[in-house]
Amino acid sequence: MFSGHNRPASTDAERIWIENVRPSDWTNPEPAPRYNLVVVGAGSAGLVTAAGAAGLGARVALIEKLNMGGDCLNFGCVPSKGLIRCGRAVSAARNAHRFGATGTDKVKADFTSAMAYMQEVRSAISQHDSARRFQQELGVDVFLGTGTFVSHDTLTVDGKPLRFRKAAICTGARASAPPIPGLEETGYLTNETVFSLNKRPSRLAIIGAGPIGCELAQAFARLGSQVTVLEYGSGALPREDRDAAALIEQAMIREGITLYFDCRTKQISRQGNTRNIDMDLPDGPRHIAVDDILVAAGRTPNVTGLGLEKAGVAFDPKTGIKVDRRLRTSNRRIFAAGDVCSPYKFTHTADAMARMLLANALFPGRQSTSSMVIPWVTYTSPEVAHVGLYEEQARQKGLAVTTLTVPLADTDRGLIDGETAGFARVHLKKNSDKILGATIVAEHAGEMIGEMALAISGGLGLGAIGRTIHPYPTQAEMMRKLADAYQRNRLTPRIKKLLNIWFRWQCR
Ligand SMILES: Cc1cc2nc3c(=O)[nH]c(=O)nc-3n(C[C@H](O)[C@H](O)[C@H](O)COP(=O)(O)OP(=O)(O)OC[C@H]3O[C@@H](n4cnc5c(N)ncnc54)[C@H](O)[C@@H]3O)c2cc1C
Ligand SMILES: NC(=O)c1ccc[n+]([C@@H]2O[C@H](COP(=O)([O-])OP(=O)(O)OC[C@H]3O[C@@H](n4cnc5c(N)ncnc54)[C@H](O)[C@@H]3O)[C@@H](O)[C@H]2O)c1
Repeated sequence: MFSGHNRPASTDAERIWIENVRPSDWTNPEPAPRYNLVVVGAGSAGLVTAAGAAGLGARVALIEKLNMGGDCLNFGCVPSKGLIRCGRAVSAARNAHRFGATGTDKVKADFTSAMAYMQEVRSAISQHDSARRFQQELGVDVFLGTGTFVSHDTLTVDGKPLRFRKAAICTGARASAPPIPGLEETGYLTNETVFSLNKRPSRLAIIGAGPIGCELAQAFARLGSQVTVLEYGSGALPREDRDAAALIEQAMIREGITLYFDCRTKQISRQGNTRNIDMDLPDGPRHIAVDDILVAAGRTPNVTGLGLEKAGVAFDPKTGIKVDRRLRTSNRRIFAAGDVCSPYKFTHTADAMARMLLANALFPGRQSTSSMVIPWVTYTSPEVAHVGLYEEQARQKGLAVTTLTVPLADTDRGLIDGETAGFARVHLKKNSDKILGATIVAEHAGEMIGEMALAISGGLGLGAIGRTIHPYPTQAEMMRKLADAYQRNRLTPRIKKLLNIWFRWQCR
C-alpha cells in the first residue's frame, strides 16, 4: 500500500495529511451557550478525551492551535517510527548476506523515498484524527485556533467565548532548547522540523541521547547520514537499565555513529551552511563541523499563553500543570492529562490519563493515576522495553530484590534469527515471585513487554508466567525461562537434600 520505493517525496500524501489535520477551508462552528466539556489541545490526550465524552452524549468543544493529532501523529511517534522502519529495512538488506543473499554490499539508502514512505504512513493515519471526522462523525465542535482561559469557567478562541462546566487541558509539551551559546542564532532542528527535511543531512549532530536522540541517530545513520551524538550524561538512555543502554551504545557504535558522553557543549556557530560545535570532553576540547543539529534534550510543557492565572490553575514552567492523583487541577472545574502534566511522556499514558479524566470529570469517578502500570519502549535496534521499577528504585523504596536475567542467546529463536544481543530481566520482591519491574532488550522487545505489564497490573507472579505455555520457537520464551530460573533459585540445599532422599527411597 505504501510505495515509498524510488519515489520523490509525495506531495499528495502531504496535502492529504494537512487537509486532515489543518483543513485550509475550515470555519469554526458557532459556540454552544455552554459545553459539558471543553478540551484544549487535540493530541493523543485531547482526542481521546473529546471522542470519549462526545460518545457518551456530552456537548464537547475541542480546540487545537496547530495540527489535529498533536505530536504523536505529526512530529513524534508516527513519523519517527516511519523513518525507523525504513532504516530497519536498509539495515536488514545490508545484513542479508548472513542469510544467503548476495549483492548486499551494493544496498544504498534513498532518503527521499524513505521520507515519502513516512509521509504516506502519516497521511493514512491522519484520517483517524481529522478535524472533519471529529466534527461530522463524532459530533465534537472543533475550533482551530488558540485556546486561552479568561476566567474560571470560560475560554476564548479567536475572540469567541466558550463557557464550560468542565475543561480538560491537554496541551502537551515541546522540545526544550538547552542554554548553549550560539545555538539560537545558528538555528537547529527539533522534532517539529526534522520530519520536513527534503534533503538528507550528510553530517548530523544530535544533542541528547535520550529516546528521541537514540532512535533518530540510528534511523538517520542507516539512511546514510554521518551522525554524532552529544550527551551531557555518562551514557545513552540515562533512565534505562545500564546493561540495556550498553547494548544500544554498542549497536550505535557498530553502525558508525560517534557517541560523545560527559559532553559540555561550549559554543555553536555558523559559517555558510556549516555549523561548528565546540565542546569539552573528558579527554579535552573537541571541534566538529556538521550540516544540521537536532536538539533532543528533553521536553518543556506547554503552559504559557493559556491564561492559567486567570483560570486559577497552578503550574510549574518545568513540570507543567499541577494535578492530583485524580487529574484535578487547583480549579475544581478543570482537569489535565498527557505530557502537560505527566512525567511519563508517552502516547499510551496520555490515552490512559484521558480515560481516567473522563470518569473523574464527567461522573463522580475516583480513578487514580497511582494505579497506573506504564510500560514503555525505545524503538532502537534492538528495542529496549521496560515496565515497573528498576532495581535501584526498588532498593530506594526499601524493598529487598532478587534480580533474574535470561540472555536472548539462550533462546533457540534468538539463535535462529541471528539476534542474540539482548536479554530479559525481572526484579522480584525477595523470597516471592511478585514482579516489581522488568526490562527486555530484543529486536521486538516492545511486543513482549505487555506480558510483564499484564502480570504486574493483574497481580500475577512470575510463577503464573512459568505455568503459561509459550509457543516454540519464540523470543518470548525468555519470559518462561525467567520463571524456570526462579524455580531453580527456590531449590535451597535443604530442599535438594529432601528431594535426594525422596528419589533414593523410590528406587530402593
Ligand atoms: C520524536 C518523538 C517520538 C515519540 N515517540 C513515541 C513513541 O514511539 N511512543 C510513545 O508512546 N510516545 C512517543 N512520543 C511521545 C508522544 O508523542 C507524546 O507523549 C504524546 O504526543 C503526548 O500527547 P498529548 O496529547 O499530551 O500532547 P501533544 O501530542 O503534544 O498534543 C498537544 C496539542 O495541544 C495543542 N496546543 C497547545 N497549546 C494550545 C492552546 N493554547 N490552544 C489550543 N491548542 C493547543 C498543540 O498544538 C498540540 O497539538 C514521541 C515524542 C516525540 C517528540
Ligand atoms: N519510544 C518512545 O516511547 C519515545 C520516543 C521518543 C520520545 N519519547 C518521549 O519523549 C520524551 C522526550 O525525549 P527526549 O529524548 O527529548 O528527552 P529525555 O529527557 O528523555 O532525554 C534527553 C537527553 O538529553 C540530554 N541532555 C540534556 N541537555 C543536554 C545538553 N545541553 N547537551 C547534551 N545532552 C543534553 C539528557 O542528559 C538526556 O539524556 C521521552 O522522555 C519520552 O517520554 C518517547
